[in-house]
Amino acid sequence: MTQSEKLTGRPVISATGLFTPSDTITNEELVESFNRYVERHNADNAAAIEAGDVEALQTSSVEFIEKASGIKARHVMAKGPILNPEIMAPRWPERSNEELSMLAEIGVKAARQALERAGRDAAEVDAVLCAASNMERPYPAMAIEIQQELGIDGFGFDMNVACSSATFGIQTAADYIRSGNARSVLVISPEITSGHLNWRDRDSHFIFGDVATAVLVEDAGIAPATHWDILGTKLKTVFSNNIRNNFGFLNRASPAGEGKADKLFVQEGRKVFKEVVPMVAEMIVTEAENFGLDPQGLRRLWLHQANAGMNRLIAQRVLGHEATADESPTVLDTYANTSSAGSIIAFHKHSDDLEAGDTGLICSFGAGYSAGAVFVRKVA
Ligand SMILES: CC(C)(COP(=O)(O)OP(=O)(O)OC[C@H]1O[C@@H](n2cnc3c(N)ncnc32)[C@H](O)[C@@H]1OP(=O)(O)O)[C@@H](O)C(=O)NCCC(=O)NCCSC(=O)CC(=O)O
Repeated sequence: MTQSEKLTGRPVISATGLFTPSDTITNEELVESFNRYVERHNADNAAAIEAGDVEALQTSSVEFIEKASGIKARHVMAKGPILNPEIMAPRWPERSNEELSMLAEIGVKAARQALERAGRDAAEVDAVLCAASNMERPYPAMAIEIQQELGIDGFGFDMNVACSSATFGIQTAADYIRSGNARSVLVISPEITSGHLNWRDRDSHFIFGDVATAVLVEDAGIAPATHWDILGTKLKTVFSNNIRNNFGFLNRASPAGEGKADKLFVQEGRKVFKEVVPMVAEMIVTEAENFGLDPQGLRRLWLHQANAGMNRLIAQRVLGHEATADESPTVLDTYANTSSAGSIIAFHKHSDDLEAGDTGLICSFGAGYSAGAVFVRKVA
């Protein structure tokens, strides 16, 4: 990959990679643990509840979770402590500075698979973006740690656009290709969402799961024969408090608030549903037309995986009819919401069967609000 005359300035997706933790938690297991916690809490506080000083907690239900979200199970990095009513959070030993961090470790696994599938040597990659919503530490960047582990000579940095981190990362990588600043860029989304999820919150304890994805964005001139042309990308943000996490260094400035529930994920799920569906559907239709594509002609939509009902409505508005599972595949049922990785998992698992010339859309949406659209066409 030394002949610069081969470069075209046209970005493509050469391959993707996926790391899936082996542990899973079914809704049944999750609800059983949650309800044990509720019963204990209510028993321990019976007198205070009776006196009206403490509110009784309500139990969760498998039927509600499945009906409201479409989620049936999730993969996690540490099942035991999450299901232990005394803990209800992930737990693992703190690692020394000489060991690979958790985020880098799973990011590297996904990245190696993408490189292998593209037939690309890591030494030929120019940049690493660690694009994810739940960073393990502020510095040094996980991207640089991943870069070192893979033996990449170039640059790397972390970027966080919540659920839209991966699509914002793809556009950033595509811009490096377009400008000639890089020929091959890894966009890696390690999402250990179990760390920011409040497993004791009935409204959201079922929402998230852990995973890592990688997308190799390259110049068309050096890409493998089978790849995906990036036809166009569009990013959008609109401020909203409806999905929020107040965790940060400045928590130290107001110690009374440290450790409170708002330092984990909180959302107004219904408002998110109502506001994000029209915003995203309109963005997709408008941008498809701007790129000269017929939205109804999109062969497949790889949508952010937060809620099955949201995806049903968005797909219907874009395609003009109720989408089949083939047109808008779901991975939410077994992975739950994996934040920025969701649409990439859907693409990774459900794109090999498409034909040369087929067009599709990778689309994210979530906190910020943020939304990202990546229109692609298969070349084989
Ligand atoms: C969160 C939801 C699944 C909730 O579904 P609903 O809106 O139907 O439910 P609701 O909250 O109004 O509650 C309806 C009724 O169910 C009850 N209820 C709530 N939780 C329950 C539980 N665990 N078990 C049993 N019942 C429950 C409520 O008390 C209420 O009862 P009653 O009716 O008696 O009052 C959904 O709104 C949703 O998924 N919205 C989209 C969320 C989303 O996309 N979020 C983005 C995530 S951020 C993201 O993706 C990552 C990122 O950006 O980083």
